[in-house]
Amino acid sequence: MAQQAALIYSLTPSRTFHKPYLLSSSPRFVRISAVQSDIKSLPQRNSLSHNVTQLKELTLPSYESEDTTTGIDVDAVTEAELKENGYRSTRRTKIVCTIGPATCEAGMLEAMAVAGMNVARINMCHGNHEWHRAVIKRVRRLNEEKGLAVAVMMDTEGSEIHMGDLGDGVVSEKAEEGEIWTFSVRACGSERPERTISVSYDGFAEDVRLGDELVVDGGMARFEVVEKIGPDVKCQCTDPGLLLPRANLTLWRNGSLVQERNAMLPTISSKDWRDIDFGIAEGVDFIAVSFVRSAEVIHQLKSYINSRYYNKDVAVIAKIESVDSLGNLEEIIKAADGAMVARGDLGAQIPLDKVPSVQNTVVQLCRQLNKPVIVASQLLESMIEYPTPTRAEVSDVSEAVRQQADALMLSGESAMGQYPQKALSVLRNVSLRIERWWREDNDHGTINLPHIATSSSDRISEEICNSAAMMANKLEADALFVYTKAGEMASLLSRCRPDCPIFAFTPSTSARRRLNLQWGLIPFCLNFSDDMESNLNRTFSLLKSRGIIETGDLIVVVSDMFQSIQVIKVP
Ligand SMILES: Nc1ncnc2c1ncn2[C@@H]1O[C@H](COP(=O)(O)OP(=O)(O)O)[C@@H](O)[C@H]1O
Ligand SMILES: C=C(OP(=O)(O)O)C(=O)O
Ligand SMILES: [K+]
Ligand SMILES: [Mg+2]
Repeated sequence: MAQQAALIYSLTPSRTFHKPYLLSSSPRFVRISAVQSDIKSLPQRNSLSHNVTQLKELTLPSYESEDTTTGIDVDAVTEAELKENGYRSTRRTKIVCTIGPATCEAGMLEAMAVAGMNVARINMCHGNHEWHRAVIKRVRRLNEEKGLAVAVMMDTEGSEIHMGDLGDGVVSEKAEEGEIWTFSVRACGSERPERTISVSYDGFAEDVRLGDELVVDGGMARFEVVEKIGPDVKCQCTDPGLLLPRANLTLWRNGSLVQERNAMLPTISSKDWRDIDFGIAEGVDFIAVSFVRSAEVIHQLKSYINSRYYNKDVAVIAKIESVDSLGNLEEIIKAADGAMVARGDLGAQIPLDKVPSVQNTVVQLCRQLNKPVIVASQLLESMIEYPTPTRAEVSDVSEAVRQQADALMLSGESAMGQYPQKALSVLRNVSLRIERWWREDNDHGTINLPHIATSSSDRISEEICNSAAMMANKLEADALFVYTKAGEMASLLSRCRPDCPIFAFTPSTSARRRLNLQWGLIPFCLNFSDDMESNLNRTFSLLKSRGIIETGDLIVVVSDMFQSIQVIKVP
């Protein structure tokens, strides 16, 4: 889709377009204490422009891996950002970048990580296992050598109906108004007859009816079905446009999306299952499932992972892009570990003007249910071709940041665009600017967070996190610290969207990478004990020695092990 837009643009060159420590470890009640007198006002340690200058340095020194039994793993990118700009100015909104030909080499991957990429996404619609394996290995090496925690997300192809390849070397074909094109379920091979396009779905010729509208890539070109001859469907072009290899196809009849036998196609195809086995074997952190229609498929995949790969830590993200998902949003999001508003295909399945409200609904629902949410597709589409975004694109990005989505995603902009780093820096700068504006604007109202815990212990954790976040805001704390094994308490704090950043300490490298997708979390790898006093002393001295925190910083602390809140001024 992105590639198509790029080519269309090139056809239209005129662009119109702190020391009390633990007071109680009793899990049944919570004592809160604040031993601190002079809450300092926060220095404005820096301005936004500083971020940019600092991030021009695109390569990192190689990293001496800390002995995590004694040390603390924090990457140079986070460290530099915290030191340079102060806690308040760290970016809260995370960034997912689709990796493609423009960004797959080791140097570019490093540059993207330095510029703020939190998650690298590989799309199984494109490339082969060899290509994807090489990318995953490069990201892993980067993490090991540079001490980074870039997570990898694998996105399934799903059973969408799409066009075939156009043949060797053919990057696009232009369909003109009035022309008759043949869409056929026969494989065309290398001798593809003129104006003939193969279709991925065998039932296509049976499902279509005369007069149906065939929409390519959500409206980049349109056809009307005029004749059916066995496997061939003759269509007349009504809206001219470019046809790109593997472009998505939807059928419309009397203004509604046609779902016939194609609705029976499995959400996870046999190819997807092979890709999923491949991804898990290669150690991906997230699997994003395309075209999810109901919670069932998510339950199925999660139980498959739990039974077959019980020792693997893989999170499942439900992509909201199918019209059928819209009636089952709550169950789908509850079943999954997170969601993606996949606006590309969503916009091909529902009227475009409905996409913004669905985005808002999914983002708010995810926040309520405590699941990370990614806003994806076409955020900076014009930057595939141009070095500057349109004002409308900047407004779209700022709206997603204002909604406090966990993450923003680049697709074609980073996969095959000409300015992947520039696009990433636009996402960074807009996020920083809007986040600051949001914090400074006291009138953001209160969002009602419903109780989500089912056990009494979870309920206590939830209340502790809600209270800790509120205290941190009222006390204007410099940071929240959370000691968490699987990450749950960190998520609960992130859900409150506090004013200060959340330092999440976890002994698990995979939990650290997974937390990298969540709003406001700065994940550190640290082996900690059940002795909170010693954990805190160690953390303070390690972070102080690296210049990340200073004596006098006000910290609100919670942990998985002890249901308490501590307010501490760094000694
Ligand atoms: N692994 C890859 N190999 C080649 N091209 C890719 C790859 N991943 C993405 N791309 C290119 O980047 C574009 C945008 O990526 P994405 O939005 O993930 O896919 P799609 O456009 O199929 O939904 C794709 O259309 C494709 O041209
Ligand atoms: C993110 C999306 O999915 P894909 O890029 O895989 O089509 C989308 O459709 O917006
Ligand atoms: K996909
Ligand atoms: Mg999609």
